[in-house]
Amino acid sequence: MTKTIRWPGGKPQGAREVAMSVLHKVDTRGAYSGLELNQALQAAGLSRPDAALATELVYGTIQRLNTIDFALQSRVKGWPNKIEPWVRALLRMSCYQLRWLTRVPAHAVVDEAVAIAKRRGHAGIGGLVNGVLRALLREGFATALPQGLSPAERISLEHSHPLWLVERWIAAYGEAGAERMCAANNEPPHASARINPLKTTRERVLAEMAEAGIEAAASPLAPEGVVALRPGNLVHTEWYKQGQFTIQDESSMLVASVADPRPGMRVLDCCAAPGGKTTHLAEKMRDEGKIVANDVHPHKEALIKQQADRLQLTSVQTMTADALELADRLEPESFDVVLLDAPCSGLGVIRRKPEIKWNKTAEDIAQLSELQSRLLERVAPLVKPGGALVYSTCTIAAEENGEAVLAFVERHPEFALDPEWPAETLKPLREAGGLAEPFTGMVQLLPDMFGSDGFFIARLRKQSC
Ligand SMILES: C[S@@+](CC[C@H](N)C(=O)[O-])C[C@H]1O[C@@H](n2cnc3c(N)ncnc32)[C@H](O)[C@@H]1O
Repeated sequence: MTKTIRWPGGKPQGAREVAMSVLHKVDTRGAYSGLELNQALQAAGLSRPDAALATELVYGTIQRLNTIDFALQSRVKGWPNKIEPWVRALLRMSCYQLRWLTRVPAHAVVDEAVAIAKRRGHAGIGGLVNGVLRALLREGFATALPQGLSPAERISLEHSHPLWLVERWIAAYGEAGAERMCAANNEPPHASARINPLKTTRERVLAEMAEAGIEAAASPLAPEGVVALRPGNLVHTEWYKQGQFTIQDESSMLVASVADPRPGMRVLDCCAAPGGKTTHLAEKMRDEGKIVANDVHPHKEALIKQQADRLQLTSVQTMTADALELADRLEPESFDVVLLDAPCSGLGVIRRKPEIKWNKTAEDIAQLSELQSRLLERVAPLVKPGGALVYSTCTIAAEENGEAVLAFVERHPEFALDPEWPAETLKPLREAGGLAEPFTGMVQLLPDMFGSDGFFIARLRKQSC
């Protein structure tokens, strides 16, 4: 077969072709599934159920890639590299449906895949697709795993995660812990929203959601959090448009609570876009005081402004700079709270962005850890004596989290880990056994603990003069 990364002509038609075109781009161009999917859905104008199907096909196929490829490699000669990428996408997506999307009858999956193969390619490709999928149906998808696998190899194949990552997590959390994390990463993420206490209350929104037929409950983890079941896209609701809530994962909601800013304070958010934590900090400060919200990318400044405007917050002042240079642009020791929500490997958000597990490498972790240490080093002088430095990431790699923070404290005796977190933040973590005791001032949330993203938060206090 020729090696082309060309999408085989014409606008994708229907949910399956749309999903396939997105998988094709993620596979051949390293595109982000979420961005590509949004664009493709907008261009295709699918009905709501079809858009939901396309979404499930994209995320599910990327999530289960290892397991799917394992089933295909013994049935397709030259799998995966000698197969044209669009055919690869079609076969993988069809396998996902046969094995995990059992509400669609198997014959319909095969017929549709063959029709797409003929329409986009030719009868020969249709024959290949038909033969492979029918063999899978006949012989059963779940080919027995080979004998003699190590625990990491078994988990890697069963829960579809790269071997290096499973090995890492086994070393850190044991075999059972690593397996729980990998299984949790294949679950759909919670739909959660953070109530804006300047405009409404959690009780009121929950009551209004119940009236609107949306099943929702208070987050057990975050005091302002609401978790909804199949709510559709919350961004299109009046609650969102009127600034009554912000879409945010429950774990991220903890950061502003841990930072615990007070009205009138000066706060710096070093890596702020798109503004989820900035706006939470402002809400906590009753929009009194000043929050400098910085990001390195000029185009992202508008995203922070949009969020602040939607929530009608006036205490947020945006700027664009490399956080490594903020100390040259801002007055030393001038902020009561500095938040460094650092760029990271994102291993805690695999449920939302499944391609992360296939794209990230151990080298990325090493490089990011080095950047994070430099960022900590450079923003720390901006903290007032007696002020707080909060460091957070949405990842699970110790080098980017606890190790980076402990090394920083070692180099900077003027900073100490601060375990004095607000009680409402600590209580649910403690009750769920999510805290290492005695609590030192940093927490690593894992994706299997609360169904939230995997997340790390540390709070440091700078000595008073
Ligand atoms: C984890 S995201 C921040 C999420 C944000 N705090 C929120 O809650 O919405 C990390 C951000 O850091 C920004 N970033 C990356 N490198 C940076 C740097 N050197 N200086 C400032 N911002 C940076 C990225 O553009 C990205 O928006």
